[in-house]
Amino acid sequence: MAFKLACVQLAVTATKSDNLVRAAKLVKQAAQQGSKIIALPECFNSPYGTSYFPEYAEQIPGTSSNELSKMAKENSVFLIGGSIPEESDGKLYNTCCVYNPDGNLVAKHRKVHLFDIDVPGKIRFQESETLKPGNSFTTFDTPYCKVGIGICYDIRFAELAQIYANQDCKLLVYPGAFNMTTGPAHWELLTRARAIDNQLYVATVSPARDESATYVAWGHSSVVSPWGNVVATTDHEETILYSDIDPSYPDEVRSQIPIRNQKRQDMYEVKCLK
Ligand SMILES: O=C(O)CCC(=O)C(=O)O
Repeated sequence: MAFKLACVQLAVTATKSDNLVRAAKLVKQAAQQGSKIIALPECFNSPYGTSYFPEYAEQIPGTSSNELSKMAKENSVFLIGGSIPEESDGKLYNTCCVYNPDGNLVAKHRKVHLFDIDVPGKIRFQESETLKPGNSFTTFDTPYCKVGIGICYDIRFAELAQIYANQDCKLLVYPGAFNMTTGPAHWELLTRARAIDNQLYVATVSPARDESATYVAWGHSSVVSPWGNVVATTDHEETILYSDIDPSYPDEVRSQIPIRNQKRQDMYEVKCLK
């Protein structure tokens, strides 16, 4: 069954309550346009940065996750709640909560691959200064198709997407906040690469760009088809990106170019160890 996906490229500020109000407003707008699955960006309730995580972190359930549950229920949609800094047992995680149209939590993804990079003269970021990684893969079922979740840096790890494809996901959603160095270089390429590798839809959902923030997001939320075409994209302002998703299209592409059957499983395999 085809459905409309909405990626909300939210303008995230330092005021958590404003972020929650704006998110609720845009989720409602997306639902009124007929969207059935709506996704928010990484760190939608907090500025992105290791110094902010301890200050903005919440338990789940907590204020922000309760708001997400309410947004899903009030609008009767699946809501992929971007991510929030989560506090649990004294540790912090970068966590995506997914709610069904009844407002129930159906998936929780803690970012598996932490964003620790050092590109001299450009960007050094060490998420592991304050966060711990999650240790599980995350998918959820909808009446439309199964969906796999990764957060930002997770998109660089091809095996994660392959595992989701093997688990029969037809759509992968990555809330993410690339930056002004890696964004122009890699964001679209990675999105298209994961889509072509696995012959499924891939959506990325960024915050809008705030030039005054300590971490300036690239924006450019996008949806790529199983053929590798960018079927929806945008620049860096706050907006809602809509895309019609046909869950039968991945199988069409897979029958045309049957790499999944042609894989030399006798020589190698990708498997979950946990
Ligand atoms: O992989 C990148 O270049 C950016 C990743 C990132 O910003 C993140 O994981 O939050």
